[in-house]
Amino acid sequence: MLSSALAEAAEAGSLLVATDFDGVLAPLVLDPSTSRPLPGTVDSLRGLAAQPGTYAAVVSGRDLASLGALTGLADQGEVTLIGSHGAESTAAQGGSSMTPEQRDTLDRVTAELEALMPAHPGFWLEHKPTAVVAHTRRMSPDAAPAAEAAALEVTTRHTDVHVLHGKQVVEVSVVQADKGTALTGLREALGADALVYFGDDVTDEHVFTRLGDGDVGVKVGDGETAARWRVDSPEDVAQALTLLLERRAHR
Ligand SMILES: O=P(O)(O)OC[C@H]1O[C@H](O[C@H]2O[C@H](CO)[C@@H](O)[C@H](O)[C@H]2O)[C@H](O)[C@@H](O)[C@@H]1O
Repeated sequence: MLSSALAEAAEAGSLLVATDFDGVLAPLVLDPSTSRPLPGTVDSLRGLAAQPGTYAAVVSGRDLASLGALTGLADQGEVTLIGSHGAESTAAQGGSSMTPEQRDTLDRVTAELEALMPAHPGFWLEHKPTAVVAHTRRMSPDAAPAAEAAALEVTTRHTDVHVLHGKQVVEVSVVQADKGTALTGLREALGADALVYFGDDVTDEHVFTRLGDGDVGVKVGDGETAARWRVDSPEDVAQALTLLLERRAHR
């Protein structure tokens, strides 16, 4: 049972609790700028980070500025924020940077994706420091696959890009990063004995596949996964974080 696994993880000498943002802390919505974490979730992460030998992190595809603003965790040091799928982190020196060639590639991919918009009503682009994201959630279910296919076709014309095909998004980055590498690096830097991670999308599988015995990986919602445990919704994540905090505070 998940509650038993969380109770066991709460007894670890040092513990890192990390969560994805969209679809995990915050329910999925049409407009990413209106996403908000469920009540209590951010407080639970802050509460966990305040416990001795305990660390908390939010690991997201969002760029760091957006993640900080949406979680309200921009100007604090307790909860580590990892953005752009690992390319940006509050735990790292400096921000994400691009070579002139990468800047040029991002501009060209963006222009090619923009050119698709008139033919695909509802298709829109989100711009990040080192990536562009093609969104299809506002399109009708019948029309979205053709737009995603067209976006993916654009990416085949560029050899120097990294493509992530997530939930109704095609994300094209000019910087190589994945959540598993970023979170494993943070875990090693902190020396955490156990890692608890909640994620809902294909990009979170990079984390789930790197978990070991004593770690707890929780997939949120449907879909194939390497995670050992599964819950239905962000509301279940909120409950699990509350439970984890209670257990950790009273161990
Ligand atoms: O790693 P995450 O925190 O899950 O971020 C992944 C992407 O999340 C956002 O897109 C997703 O959420 C949107 C708002 O609920 C939704 O409209 C979209 O369909 C989802 O794919 C975000 O906009 C992307 O930049 C992130 O990469």
